[in-house]
Amino acid sequence: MRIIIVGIGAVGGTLAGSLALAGQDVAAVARGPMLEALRGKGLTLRTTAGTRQAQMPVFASPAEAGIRPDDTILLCTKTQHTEGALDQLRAAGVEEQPIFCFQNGVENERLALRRFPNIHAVTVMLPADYVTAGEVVAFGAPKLGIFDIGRYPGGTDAADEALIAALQTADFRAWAGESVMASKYGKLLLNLGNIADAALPAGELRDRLQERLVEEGRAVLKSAGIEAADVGKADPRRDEFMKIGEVEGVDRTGSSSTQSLARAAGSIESDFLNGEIALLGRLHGHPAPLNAWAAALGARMVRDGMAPQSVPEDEAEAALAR
Ligand SMILES: NC(=O)C1=CN([C@@H]2O[C@H](COP(=O)(O)OP(=O)(O)OC[C@H]3O[C@@H](n4cnc5c(N)ncnc54)[C@H](OP(=O)(O)O)[C@@H]3O)[C@@H](O)[C@H]2O)C=CC1
Ligand SMILES: CC(C)(CO)C(=O)C(=O)O
Repeated sequence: MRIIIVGIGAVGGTLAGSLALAGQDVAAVARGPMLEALRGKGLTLRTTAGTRQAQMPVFASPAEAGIRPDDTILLCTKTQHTEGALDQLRAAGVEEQPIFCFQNGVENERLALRRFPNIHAVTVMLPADYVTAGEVVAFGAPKLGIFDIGRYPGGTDAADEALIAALQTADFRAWAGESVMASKYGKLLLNLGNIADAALPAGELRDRLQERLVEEGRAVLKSAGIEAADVGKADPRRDEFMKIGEVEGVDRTGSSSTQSLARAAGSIESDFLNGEIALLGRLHGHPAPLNAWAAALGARMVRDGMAPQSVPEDEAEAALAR
């Protein structure tokens, strides 16, 4: 099995680096400054245990990698880039090969299943930063990441087991589950707070905004009849396998949405996180004004080139008071 990782950023970079260092057959598909840096000196993986340098074949597209029947594909882009990546996979000749969505939100699997038959969902608990080209910083310890994995929309199969075995040769722990989407909806609830982290400095207001976004999200999922498993701090697997640690000389940038602003990446995932709740609310007659505001705020922060944590407090207070 060759593992092709599409999108080498915080999550894709941590997976590619650790799997390559464990001796797995890995190919990386990257773009922009990350592609140039990887071609120059490989990938620097910084963790709580120290810094390691990983080498792997690096490609500018799946077509350049040359798709093979034994390929397993890990999709590690932000959701707003998923369609572009899927189109590239189709153009490269992917058909029946398993595609695993190592992504937040719940839209990626639907986008992928429109184009390909063999789609797998992954709940990603992997706190990592990508700010500097050629380098990723992973804060999880003792494992860098833990994952729930299953076939989409449900069930498990041999491809799940094969990938789990490969992940467990590296710095990861993963479990196959019959209803992985319940776990992904639980993770979606946690990610509703990404925008609070992106918009406001740490403090009482940020915590209150985060809590209210999650509370509204939970009520909308209930109205829509959608089950969400608790994958937050109460999940005992977190304590045992993956707590957030310190990486020497690095201050954590924040959530993946904060990183998009810090890197001036030009887009943000909020429409697929808070926007998912706004969408479900509208579909099921359960208004979600705070998440709708949050999705629009993410888009505005990108459009106006706003720095992380620069939203005026009175604007957040006004949204909370509505
Ligand atoms: N960071 C984290 O701690 C966590 C992130 N997640 C989730 O994981 C997913 C990935 O997030 P994250 O790793 O943070 O994202 P990043 O932005 O760090 O990395 C994604 C990388 O994919 C690149 N990319 C996009 N489209 C393509 C393409 N067609 N071909 C090649 N490369 C491409 C991006 O390039 P460019 O920069 O040019 O856009 C970027 O370098 C998201 O759904 C996120 O919500 C889940 C848990 C934790
Ligand atoms: C849970 C969290 C915040 C971990 O970094 C995450 O999933 C993200 O950054 O998108």
